[in-house]
Amino acid sequence: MGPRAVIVGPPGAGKTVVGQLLADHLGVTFRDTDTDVEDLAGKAISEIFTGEGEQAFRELEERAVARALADHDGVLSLGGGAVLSEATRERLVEQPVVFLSVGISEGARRTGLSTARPLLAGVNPRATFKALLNARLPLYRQVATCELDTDDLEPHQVAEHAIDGLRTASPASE
Ligand SMILES: Nc1ncnc2c1ncn2[C@@H]1O[C@H](COP(=O)(O)OP(=O)(O)OP(=O)(O)O)[C@@H](O)[C@H]1O
Ligand SMILES: O=C(O)C1=C[C@@H](O)[C@@H](O)[C@H](O)C1
Ligand SMILES: [Mg+2]
Repeated sequence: MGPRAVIVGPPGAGKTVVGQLLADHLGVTFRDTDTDVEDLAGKAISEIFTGEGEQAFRELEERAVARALADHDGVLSLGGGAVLSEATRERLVEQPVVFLSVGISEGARRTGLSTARPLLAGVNPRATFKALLNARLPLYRQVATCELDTDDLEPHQVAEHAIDGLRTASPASE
């Protein structure tokens, strides 16, 4: 049996916060592959990016996602860029996948105060965020069975909508 729900979306969409709330609602455990990667590597994601680079991080992430999809039966949040891996996208076929979307302004606001996101640590985080959203939107949509715009919702409201979305979800496209 796979996860009850898999959550994808860009940084700041609320995958971690909403994933935990959704797990509480459903009475299941929560797991976040970003934490799994840090446990595997024995260091913070920002240190992996700085020390070994993004490609090394993506390889660790792909393994962590495969493992979590195989043995976690609660709510599973993936790292924001996990869908960049074709192997991961294939593993998500027939899984209940919730895509949490966030607009550029709100996403930049939510992530703006944190230095823990290496991909957004450059000189113009807003432009980086915009490019990231444009590049990844089709990939999030490819794997999602349900999409929720989180811009005007509090995290607990997003979790409630996710429960409805999971109930009425349509299968992801190939
Ligand atoms: N719907 C929301 N409304 C207001 N604030 C939110 C909402 N969702 C998340 N946040 C806030 O935005 C920040 C980022 O949320 P969170 O860490 O859950 O994002 P994430 O999708 O897991 O990001 P990452 O990909 O970097 O792990 C947190 O401070 C969180 O409290
Ligand atoms: O969007 C991304 O590529 C990332 C999001 C985070 O969840 C982490 O997985 C990491 O910071 C990379
Ligand atoms: Mg997170």
